[in-house]
Amino acid sequence: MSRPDAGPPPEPATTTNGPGRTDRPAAPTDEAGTTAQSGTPERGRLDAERTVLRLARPYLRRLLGAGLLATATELAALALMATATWLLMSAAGRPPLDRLTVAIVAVRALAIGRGVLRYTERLTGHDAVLRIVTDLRARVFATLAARRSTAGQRSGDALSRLVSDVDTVQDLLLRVLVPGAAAATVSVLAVVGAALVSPAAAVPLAVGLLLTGVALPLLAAVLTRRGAAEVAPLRGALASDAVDLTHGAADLAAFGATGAALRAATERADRLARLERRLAATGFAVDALGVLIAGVTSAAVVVAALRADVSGVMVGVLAVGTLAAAEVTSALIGAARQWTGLRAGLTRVTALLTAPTDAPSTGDRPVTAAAGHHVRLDGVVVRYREGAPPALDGVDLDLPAGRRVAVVGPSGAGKSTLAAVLTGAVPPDRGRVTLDGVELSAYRSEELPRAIGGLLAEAHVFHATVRENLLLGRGGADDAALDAAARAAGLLDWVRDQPERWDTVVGEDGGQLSGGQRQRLALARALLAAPGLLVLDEPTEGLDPTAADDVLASTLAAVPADHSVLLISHRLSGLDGFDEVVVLDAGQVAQRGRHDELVAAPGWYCDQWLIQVAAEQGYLALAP
Ligand SMILES: Nc1ncnc2c1ncn2[C@@H]1O[C@H](COP(=O)(O)OP(=O)(O)OP(=O)(O)O)[C@@H](O)[C@H]1O
Repeated sequence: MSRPDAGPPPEPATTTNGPGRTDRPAAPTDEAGTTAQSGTPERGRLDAERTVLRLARPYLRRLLGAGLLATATELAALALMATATWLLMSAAGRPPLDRLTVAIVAVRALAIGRGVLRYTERLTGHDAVLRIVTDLRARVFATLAARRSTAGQRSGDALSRLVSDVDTVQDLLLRVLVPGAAAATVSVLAVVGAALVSPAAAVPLAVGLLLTGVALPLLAAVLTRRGAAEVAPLRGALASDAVDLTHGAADLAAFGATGAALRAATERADRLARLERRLAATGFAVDALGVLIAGVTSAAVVVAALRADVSGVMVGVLAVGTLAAAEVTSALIGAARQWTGLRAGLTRVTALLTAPTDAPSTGDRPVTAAAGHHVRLDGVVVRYREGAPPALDGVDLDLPAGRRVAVVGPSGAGKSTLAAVLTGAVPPDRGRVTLDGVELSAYRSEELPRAIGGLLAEAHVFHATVRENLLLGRGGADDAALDAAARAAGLLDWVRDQPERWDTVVGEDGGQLSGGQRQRLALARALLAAPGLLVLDEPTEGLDPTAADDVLASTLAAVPADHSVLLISHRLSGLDGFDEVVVLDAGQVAQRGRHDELVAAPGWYCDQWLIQVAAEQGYLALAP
């Protein structure tokens, strides 16, 4: 792809969308994103953290290093405050300078050391976490790719798992676990340090640090969780509003519904803003409580130290040290908030990695280069949802090399599902799909499109040139091959009329093409791929009857004799040359035979044929 804004088409030679887009494998999630699989929300959350730590195990030493550096940074900050206080208060008594030299040097060393430590901690932490995240992203990608059926159905969802959900792991490690562990260690050391000066002063300090480091973070987590439960659905609804208002702007305007849709979206946005303001206010209140507790703790420490006859200078050190330690633990309030906010993404990404995969094709058997393949379906049953009627119900089909079969039937009969089963995009719930006698799942999934592929429902056209879109079918095809495929699909004349010919950019989702041209482009791409079994799901959709007949005839003529074809069609003309026509109804084979036999027999095919002939004769009579 030469143009920077052109999205690079993916590798496989065929598109795998359409009914392959099932939502079967996804576990139901609640608002917080907790999977039903995980049991209770609490267990699900801890499961997620455990999974993250398991994934981080190879990088544990680096993470530990980052944790130690973070602890050292916080300790340096605390020691700096304490030493500086000691220095100032001691200097007030005008002692000989040599008594202060060590403290002066220590203050300088701690000030510089704190900065250096912070920098090294950030470097080490990010290095460890970015390695973990890279690893994780590759795993999530591999899992999503293995589940072709899910990936197709929820592309936005898949993208969000790959990008933002994986980022939650980064945030959990960098912004929650590492600083949390450092704050906890520093708190314990601060209490131990205070106890060495005055055990009595260490008691209020421990209580204050427990309040700021445990109680307040818990309170912040509960409040954030409650808020998130209200905010998350509203944000989701607003995102949908934004998509509907932009993508559906023309339709809303056409039906005079723009005002109502805008009002509904504005009302939701206002509610969200009110909720977020309330959340921010409670957040500030918790933070303010933290500051108040730090002040009260410091005062209590001073009183306890004075009662224990601690020297004035050390009382000052304890007071300022308490404030510094409380500031460190108060950081846990933010970490707790962040942790709560990350929960949904964490649970989603770990559920994805731990749930059993329904990968339809996971084998390592290579697909042979031979052109002719024998594909069979035996008693195939597909059910998209538990309790719903099956989309395919015991379908048998025999497709030896060179055989041409057409599948017809009313809308919703299961035709596209059949195509998806053949290409391996949807695995059957029962029955077998075999390629040369071996189950499809035994083959390398990336090689399957060589044997079975084609034009599936709603084929995607990339924002790229005509050539680039076609080369997705067969990388490295020369202009002669492009010519032949485009001619068979009826696209060649249009390409030749364009000033930039093969280098014409077709726009996002083929937006600069007509519906018919888009379909022809997708068909030419499927022809160029030339799989052993060419599956064509409504290849002439969007074309007028005459053009549809011409394109179908030239397409079939372009398919080598030893390649088989499975054509899915609403139109019945042009099927007389097929070896078999299968009529599907409610997922079952209602009729099968050659076109002539089916036209002569009472049933859906005969009725439909008569209706279409009458309709098209009328169209042809009216056509100029
Ligand atoms: N991804 C999916 N999730 C859930 N149900 C689905 C999915 N795809 C198809 N179905 C259901 O399966 C049944 C068969 O659908 P399919 O798309 O295979 O029919 P079709 O014969 O190709 O229809 P059409 O001619 O209208 O394209 C329908 O009842 C449909 O609602």
